[in-house]
Amino acid sequence: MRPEEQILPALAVPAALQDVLERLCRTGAALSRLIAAGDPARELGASSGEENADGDRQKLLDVIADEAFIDGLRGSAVRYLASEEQESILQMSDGGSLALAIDPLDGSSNIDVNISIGTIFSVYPAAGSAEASFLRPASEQIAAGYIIYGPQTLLVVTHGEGVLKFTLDRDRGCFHPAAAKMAIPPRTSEYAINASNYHHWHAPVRAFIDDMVTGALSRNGQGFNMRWVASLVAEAHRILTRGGVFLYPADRRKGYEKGRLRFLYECAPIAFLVTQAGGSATDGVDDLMRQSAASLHGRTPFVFGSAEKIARVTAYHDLAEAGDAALFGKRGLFRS
Ligand SMILES: O=P(O)(O)OC[C@H]1O[C@](O)(COP(=O)(O)O)[C@@H](O)[C@@H]1O
Ligand SMILES: [Mg+2]
Ligand SMILES: [Mg+2]
Repeated sequence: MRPEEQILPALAVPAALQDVLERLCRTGAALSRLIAAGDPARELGASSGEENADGDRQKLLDVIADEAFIDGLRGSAVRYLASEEQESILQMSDGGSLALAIDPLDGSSNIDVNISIGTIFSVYPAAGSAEASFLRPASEQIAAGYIIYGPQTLLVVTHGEGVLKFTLDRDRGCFHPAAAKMAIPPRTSEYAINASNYHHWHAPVRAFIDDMVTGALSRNGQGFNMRWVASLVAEAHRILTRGGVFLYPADRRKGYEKGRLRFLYECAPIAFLVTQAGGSATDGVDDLMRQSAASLHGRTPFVFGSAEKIARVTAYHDLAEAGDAALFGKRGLFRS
């Protein structure tokens, strides 16, 4: 990048936050180059030989991305940094005004197969202590977004005034804004869930998906289409672009009592983006934006997307709570 060129246009945010977003973009642009070119000396998708705090086996690129974002944020307004790849919160400075949570590399099972992966981030004002800065309602985020490394590298970000999209120009090394803000179409004919877990799901999720598969929830009898990339950023980007519903529910597997996705650096930022784009995000029942992470790496069931379908999912859960599970047999119960 030429030195006079700004990597990201100025947003209507305080200077400290603008600087943090620019630093994320610089690191993201460098990672984009590395991902596109590969590294002849090492397989980026190979195991690093280590596990992270949540017990996931780390890939080399998980570690590279984590170190790159931490380095890139040194000397910024970030006081506390919480990363998927770090066991505890890092204190980056004594006086910074911001707390940043990050999934440095999301979708790491897709690295070696050349499918879209990303970085997810969430920003809060720093609070009195490291923990208090993060274990608080998702509605207190002041910015959130992701960088997706796909055929294009994009930044999708919100600071509470809609969802902005920027495309990385790899030649010039800067992000160009899209003309329009992103808005989720209210109705959808696509859903995303890892259906291989069907036999582990609880009754409301099974009933909802059964009704999607059979077409019982469709208006015109044409049914629905299914997508599962196994990369939360890629699913979120598709849904922000053309609508849909995403579910990673709790299930009966040991360790999946609250699903798979982590509240702080996966669900809260995606929920902020989705609600800013006119969609909804819940844990299956309650608004996710009103909830708080229970712990640094705590998980939550996660359902998000087009508002109409999210309301349907909630209705199936409400029915189960009311003890009316037998009604699940009635196809199209919630068809509008
Ligand atoms: O392999 P599963 O169970 O379908 O899980 C896929 C989910 O796991 C994740 O890859 C978790 O993210 P990480 O790669 O950051 O651990 C999500 O992006 C994705 O939605
Ligand atoms: Mg992730
Ligand atoms: Mg990750």
